[in-house]
Amino acid sequence: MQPVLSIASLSKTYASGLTALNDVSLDIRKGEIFALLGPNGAGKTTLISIVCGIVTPTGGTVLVDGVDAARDFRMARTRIGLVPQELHTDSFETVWATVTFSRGLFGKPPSPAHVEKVLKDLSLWDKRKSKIQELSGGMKRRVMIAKALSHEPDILFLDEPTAGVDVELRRDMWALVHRLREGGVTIILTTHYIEEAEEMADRVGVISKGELILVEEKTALMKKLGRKTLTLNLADAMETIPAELGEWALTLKADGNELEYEFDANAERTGVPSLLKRMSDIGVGFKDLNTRQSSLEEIFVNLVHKGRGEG
Ligand SMILES: Nc1ncnc2c1ncn2[C@@H]1O[C@H](COP(=O)(O)OP(=O)(O)OP(=O)(O)O)[C@@H](O)[C@H]1O
Repeated sequence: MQPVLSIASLSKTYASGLTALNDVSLDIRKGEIFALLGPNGAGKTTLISIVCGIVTPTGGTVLVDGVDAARDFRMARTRIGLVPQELHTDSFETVWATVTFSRGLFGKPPSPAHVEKVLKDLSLWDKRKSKIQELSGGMKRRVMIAKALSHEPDILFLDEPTAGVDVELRRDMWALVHRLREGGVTIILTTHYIEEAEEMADRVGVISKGELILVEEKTALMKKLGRKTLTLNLADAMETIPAELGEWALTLKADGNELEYEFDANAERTGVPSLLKRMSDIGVGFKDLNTRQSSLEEIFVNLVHKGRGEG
């Protein structure tokens, strides 16, 4: 199937001489949730801005459903909804007027039915007559999404959708993104929060210093690069790790009641059996044990570190 968005060899060097993007190529599949993960200044916003026609690339092409976005900017832009990082809100307007106006900006004929649907999907229907300034931060954020969806785009960009949002709102936002996808929208989001990518994305791209250093299915990424952590609940708390266990990279947790060991689950020798044997030999008992997959966060930190070279 033709990708809904095809980015090829995209580069951007700003007038300052700073290269924010370097030869980035990426195909986005229809209907997927793609998370673009990267630290501050990695180039995420630059990438989105180019695709949305806000920033002109130095090189490369963007195809929206096979159509060159540079050659046919209007058409490409109509297919895309953008929810920017900052909340720009027209505070004296009502929710209904704001969303209706956004649709008009894209040259779409008025459609109260569509605006109604969007507001209902975003749980804003009851607030349609409220002025934006009367809304809570979370509601304002949803209005931004409603605006971006007002012209019925197929692709929705969410630039850090949950930056500065509390945990509960963040979960609401995740549920909302899933609902939007079920409605057929392809979603590309940028985030610093690994937890967010872990929770939402089908695929993850990692961008560091303007380069896309990795694109993977999330589950494969977590499995492939995933390290595991073994936690042993000790029979007796210990103050320090005995010297006899010095060859394993262990950490003492929970006031000396837990011993943690991180290992490579794919390695031929994980070190787990030998550790357990040594513990038994020296009389360190445990009541329980469990292993868990290392989080995407741990993997990500590792990757960005490698992507930056030896330093
Ligand atoms: N208009 C501009 N002129 C010059 N440099 C810019 C401009 N916009 C961005 N940059 C630089 O380009 C690099 C990438 O910025 P960008 O905003 O794309 O990163 P980001 O990954 O979105 O970061 P953040 O997570 O902080 O939003 C940064 O070093 C930034 O300072």
